[in-house]
Amino acid sequence: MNDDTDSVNVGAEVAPDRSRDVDRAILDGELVEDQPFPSVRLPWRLRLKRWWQASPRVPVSLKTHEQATQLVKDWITVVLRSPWRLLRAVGRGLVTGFRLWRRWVTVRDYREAAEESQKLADKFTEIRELTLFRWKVTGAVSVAAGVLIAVAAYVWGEVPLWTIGGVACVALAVLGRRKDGQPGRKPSLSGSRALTWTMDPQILVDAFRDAKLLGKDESLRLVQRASRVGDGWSVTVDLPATRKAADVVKHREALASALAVDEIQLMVERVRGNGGHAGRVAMWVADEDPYAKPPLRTPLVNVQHWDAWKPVPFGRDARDRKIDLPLVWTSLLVGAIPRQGKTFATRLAAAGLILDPHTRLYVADFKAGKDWMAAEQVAHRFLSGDDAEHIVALKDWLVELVAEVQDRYRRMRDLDDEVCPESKVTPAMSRDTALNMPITALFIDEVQVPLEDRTPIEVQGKNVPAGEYIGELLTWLAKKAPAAGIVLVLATQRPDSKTIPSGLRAVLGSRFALRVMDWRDSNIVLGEQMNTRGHDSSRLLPSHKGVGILRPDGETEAGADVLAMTVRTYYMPGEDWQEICRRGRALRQAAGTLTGHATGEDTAVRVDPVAEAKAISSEAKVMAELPEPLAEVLEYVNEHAGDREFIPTAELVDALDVDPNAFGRQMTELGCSSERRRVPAEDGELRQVRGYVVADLRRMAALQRDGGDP
Ligand SMILES: Nc1ncnc2c1ncn2[C@@H]1O[C@H](COP(=O)(O)OP(=O)(O)OP(=O)(O)O)[C@@H](O)[C@H]1O
Repeated sequence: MNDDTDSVNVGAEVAPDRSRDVDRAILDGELVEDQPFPSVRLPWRLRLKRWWQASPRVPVSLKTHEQATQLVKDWITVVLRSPWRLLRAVGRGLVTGFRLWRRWVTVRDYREAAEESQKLADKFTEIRELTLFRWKVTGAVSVAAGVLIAVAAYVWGEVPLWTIGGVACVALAVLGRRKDGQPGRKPSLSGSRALTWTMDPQILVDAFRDAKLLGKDESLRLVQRASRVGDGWSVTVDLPATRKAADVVKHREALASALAVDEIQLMVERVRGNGGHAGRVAMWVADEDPYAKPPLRTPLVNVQHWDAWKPVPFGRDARDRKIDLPLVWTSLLVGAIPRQGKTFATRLAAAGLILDPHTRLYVADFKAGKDWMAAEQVAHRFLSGDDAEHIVALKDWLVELVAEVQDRYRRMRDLDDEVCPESKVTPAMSRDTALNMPITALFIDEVQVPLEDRTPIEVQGKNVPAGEYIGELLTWLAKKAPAAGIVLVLATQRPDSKTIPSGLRAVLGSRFALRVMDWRDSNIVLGEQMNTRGHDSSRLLPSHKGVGILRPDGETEAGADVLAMTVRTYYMPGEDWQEICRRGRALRQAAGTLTGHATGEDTAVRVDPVAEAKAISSEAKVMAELPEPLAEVLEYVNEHAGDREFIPTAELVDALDVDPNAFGRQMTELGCSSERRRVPAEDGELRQVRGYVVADLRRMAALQRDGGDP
């Protein structure tokens, strides 16, 4: 075969030659090896570029333009700072040299040894003589050196003076250099430590050591030098082999203290996926409080139409990255103490859905203020108030929605695979008016009001508190409805475990916690143990209105691997909100999708008793019949116990946020007694703790349900 086929340049003028060569080869009757892909020799520049990017020998800082620019800048800084650094090193060298000489001239080591062996008095004369002798040596050397220098200066002029001065400076600078791991004596008033690490990576290493994230002999490896990103500095480091990036994230505050910045200015993330590993940390330090800037308006004011299937613009993180919130196929819980921006955040989520005319909206405002009034013109169902009639109305909506979800699943079963490939609403299905399965969003502001309501209502011949029943319906919906295209968005001022049942919290996919009172409340919104993973919204400042921690259910701009992030929500004042609602109404009118309350029709839901009876799943019914705290315990066990046989009492008390003594007493009254067992603790050691055997809890629950005495 012709040699040319081995290496062919990619190019229009070369290709025809090659085909002719191959044809000739076949006509000659030679054996042609079938090559699936001809080997194409790339231009040398491209090959060099690929090698450069892939080679582990080329430093990362020379691989990208930004990093290389940063490297040049760093070197210029080093050169400019070098006279000052030399001066300081010489100064340190002088002090160190002087101390060494004093130690020698006063015969300090001999004196200390004599002191230790309590023979100072015996050796005193000897030491004194030695001291005198050393003083004499010092004097003689000084005089000799002075004379030598003077003679040399007399004979050769200034040159020897400069040479001796230079050599002495270098010697002193070497003596006074900062050694790795020994940053030297730090003056107690050295000014701000903030950002000096960007110049000198040793300071970063010291900060990690001060924060107890590195041992004395350990060091960091710089993966990416400090470079400017947005209004701050970014750096990526590798920890030593035994250290975990997750621990750095957890101890962010200690690191912020060591770097002398507010923890709100420090972002620490694990670098995951292909470019990262469990010990790689990306840090970003803002120059100033990134949330103290003027609020940003939501970009939704500038759009005429939004697709509900696209994540809704929600806010920006500290690095000014856009954070969008996916809403379809999930649900959202927003929690905060009053006046932190809860309603504003919830309205942001609503705005995206309002601007999609194929979305149906249920809005229940138990704050009974003006905040949601503009949504009346687009909502299919709307209520504003906190009286018993409003709570009953909400219950009826929920029953209606449960029936709707059941109906949607039934209809989806009958649809062919092309229209509905799995039991989930698709974008095309949600927009098909004939199918009547639009994305339906239920917004409840101040959801604690209906959930705490104790008014008895009759459900299947039994009187149950309205709040409990609403809680069960919401739990059912949060579990089953997202796939059927129903989105729940709940906002609460009281994110405690008594108000929002743990079963409901567990099934709400996305969480957004603005400032709360303490870490327990933050964990209730964001999920268990989130404070130990570095996410605690009680640490946010009161002045940070609209800033919260988002734990999204799905991918955001910050990456799919990011568990939670601090977000500053966009600001959408009343006039923007009203404008968006007006636009939403116009869009619906044009699309012919304006329904229910927005068209002025009487929307009091007439609940079909049969639908209501079917509405609650058997699980919810079972839970309702169990007395507290057993119902909550069982719910927790079902969700978190996994295959464990034993649950420590401390874990239950913590998760349910109950008083340990009262809890133990109530459980005993219900026939559940705790016992001691040895279980592995966090450090892997076995510890004896009190707790409950999961099988016993289940048996007791079954007995309670059957009405049997324990
Ligand atoms: N993203 C934001 N940027 C700046 N300020 C904001 C932002 N979000 C909300 N605020 C400010 O915070 C104030 C309180 O917001 P909001 O009414 O949403 O609080 P809330 O938590 O719902 O209060 P309450 O619990 O009393 O209903 C608003 O008046 C607004 O000025």
